[in-house]
Formats: sequence, structure tokens, C-alpha cells
Amino acid sequence: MSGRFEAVTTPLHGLLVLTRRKMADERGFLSRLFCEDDLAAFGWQGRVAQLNETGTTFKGTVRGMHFQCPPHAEIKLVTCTRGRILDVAVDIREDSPTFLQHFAVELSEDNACSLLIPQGFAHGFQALTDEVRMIYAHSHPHTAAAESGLNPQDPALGIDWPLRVINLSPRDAAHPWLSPDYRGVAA
Ligand SMILES: Cc1cn([C@H]2C[C@H](O)[C@@H](COP(=O)(O)OP(=O)(O)O[C@H]3O[C@H](C)C(=O)[C@H](O)[C@H]3O)O2)c(=O)[nH]c1=O
Repeated sequence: MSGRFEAVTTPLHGLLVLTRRKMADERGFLSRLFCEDDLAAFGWQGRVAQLNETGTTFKGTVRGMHFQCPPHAEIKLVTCTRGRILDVAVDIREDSPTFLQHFAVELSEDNACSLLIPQGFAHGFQALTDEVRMIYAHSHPHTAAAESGLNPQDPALGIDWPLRVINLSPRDAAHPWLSPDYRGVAA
């Protein structure tokens, strides 16, 4: 272990908040956004299939709650490199003792934190500032046919978004609220 990441557990098994250590000098700093050896110790398995960037223009915008269905389920490492967000992961692992519970954490360009999200979670966030930038490492490639999601405003999830929710994509807004017999995904 390089000691470049500090992991803090959450109430949802396997979901971790990672803090990146900044190697500072008189020029500024360097920190690792991803390191295969380090993250393997925190549960990352296999390669980085994709590294994505998103930009979100206006605060209040919510993207989510996204996941890919098995066998295309993915581990995600989510990082905010500009602005501030509230990042949220929902446990949708069938038979999980914390099924449908969620964990929220503020990620920002300043706090050097990332959320390491195992397979079996739906992920979303709300921009708390304008002009947010995010970096996503995905363990599996984007597979449109395997994409699914939960409605971020579904009362069954009980997510208390700090700002009025705006700019949901048509797809995200169209996710139906969960039926009482929703069982989640095989983890
Ligand atoms: C993920 C992905 C998407 N796309 C295409 C599909 C759509 O035409 C367009 C936007 O996709 P989407 O609306 O799913 O993007 P976001 O809502 O920003 O999703 C992102 O934010 C939420 C919170 C997440 O958790 C997702 O993992 C992350 O991708 O990009 C691609 O071409 N490649 C990709 O890897």
C-alpha cells in the first residue's frame, strides 16, 4: 500500500469514502486519482474499463440514480474535480441488510474525497455549485442495453436533496417509483 489513499467505511458494506493524499511542494501538489494496486485493497477488481468526465452547468441539477444490470454491473470511483456536490449511493443488492438504504457525502475540488461504489449500488449526485466537473472510473464498459436507474425523487429512497432539484434528464425523470415488491439486483 502506498499510503496515498485513506479509506473510511460507511454503514453500507463495501461502500467507502476515500481521501486522496496530496504530495505538496513549492509548485503545488500531486495526488493519485486512481491506483490499481492501492484500490485493489479497497475492493476494486480488474481493470479501469472507462474513465469519464462530466460537466454540470447549474447548481441544483441532479443526475441519477444510475446503475448497470448484471453481468455489466460496475464498480465506480467518483471524484469531483471542480465545485461541490452531494454524492449519493443507494444499496440495491438483493438480500442486503441495508437494502434501499443510502449514504450521502459531499465531494468537492477542495476536500480530496472520492466515493468508491461497489457493484449493486445506484449512484447519483446533486450539484451544489455551478460548473461542476466529475471524473468517473468504471470497472466495466458503458453498455446501454444494461443501463437502468431509480427515480432520485422516489419517496422509497428518502434522499433529502439539499437544493431544489432541477434539470433532471428525461430518462432520469421517467424512472417509475419503486413498487413495494422491488427486490433489487443480484450482487
Ligand atoms: C455513462 C456513459 C454515457 N454515455 C452517453 C449516454 C448518453 O447519451 C450520454 C449521457 O449519459 P447519461 O445521461 O447516463 O450521463 P449521466 O447522467 O451524467 O451519468 C453519469 O452520472 C451518473 C450519476 C452516473 O452514476 C453515471 O455512471 C454517469 O455516467 O452519454 C456514453 O456515451 N458513455 C458512457 O460511458
